Amino acid sequence: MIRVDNLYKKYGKNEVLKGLDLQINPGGILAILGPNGSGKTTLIKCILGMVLPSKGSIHVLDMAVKDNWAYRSQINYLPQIADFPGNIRVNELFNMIKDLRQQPDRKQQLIDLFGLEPFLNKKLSTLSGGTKQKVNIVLTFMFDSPLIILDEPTNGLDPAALISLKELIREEKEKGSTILITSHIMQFVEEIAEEIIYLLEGKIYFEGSVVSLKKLTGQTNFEHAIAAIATSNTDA
Ligand SMILES: Nc1ncnc2c1ncn2[C@@H]1O[C@H](COP(=O)(O)OP(=O)(O)OP(=O)(O)O)[C@@H](O)[C@H]1O
Repeated sequence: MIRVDNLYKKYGKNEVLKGLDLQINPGGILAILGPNGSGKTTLIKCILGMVLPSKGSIHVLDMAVKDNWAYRSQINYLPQIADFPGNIRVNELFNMIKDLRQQPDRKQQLIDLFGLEPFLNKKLSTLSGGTKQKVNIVLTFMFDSPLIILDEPTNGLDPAALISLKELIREEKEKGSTILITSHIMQFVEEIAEEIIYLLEGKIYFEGSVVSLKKLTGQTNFEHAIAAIATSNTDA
């Protein structure tokens, strides 16, 4: 599904990714974890072709990402901060994206799931942070896609919306999609992710299941296991 080879990314003198290799097989839920600033969003944006690598290559769905736009239509992406014009109304935004994609959609089912009906005629600028996030989630899951990338999807969500989001992610997995998630909410990651990768100092420091990470660190609590990786690296 995704192959990343020897990926380097520098912003000026700031070397963020330093020879990262990664192979993601089709189907399943993978969480990309790491401390603030470790390069999770940068990696995602390189995969999406939104950030140009300094070195290395990326293949998505067997297509090289460099100088290629076609593969992007196969990816549903939820950005960490979605920046739509504030004067557009929610329904206008949904319809605009529907018109652009020209594919069967499940807009109404998702509007119902997240209780967005009362907000459809409201301008985006007037919505609360959590409601905006629900709108973005609807846009992300409106169309079927083999690859779904979610950057901090739980941002601002109330417990009911969080449960709905988890349902949606699991449904997509059942359909055979590959789902990549970044999150700092370890309880969410533990519940939803089958595999995790942990980025540290520009490379993948750990790759495996939650259970294997707990074993490796000797911790029974996932949050503590993650914290233990960071500490063991500092001590080294
Ligand atoms: N467009 C940019 N220009 C310059 N530096 C950038 C840019 N985008 C990211 N960076 C820097 O790259 C590093 C990695 O940022 P990135 O957002 O990828 O990290 P992250 O792991 O997603 O962080 P967080 O957990 O805080 O969301 C940071 O030091 C950040 O300041």
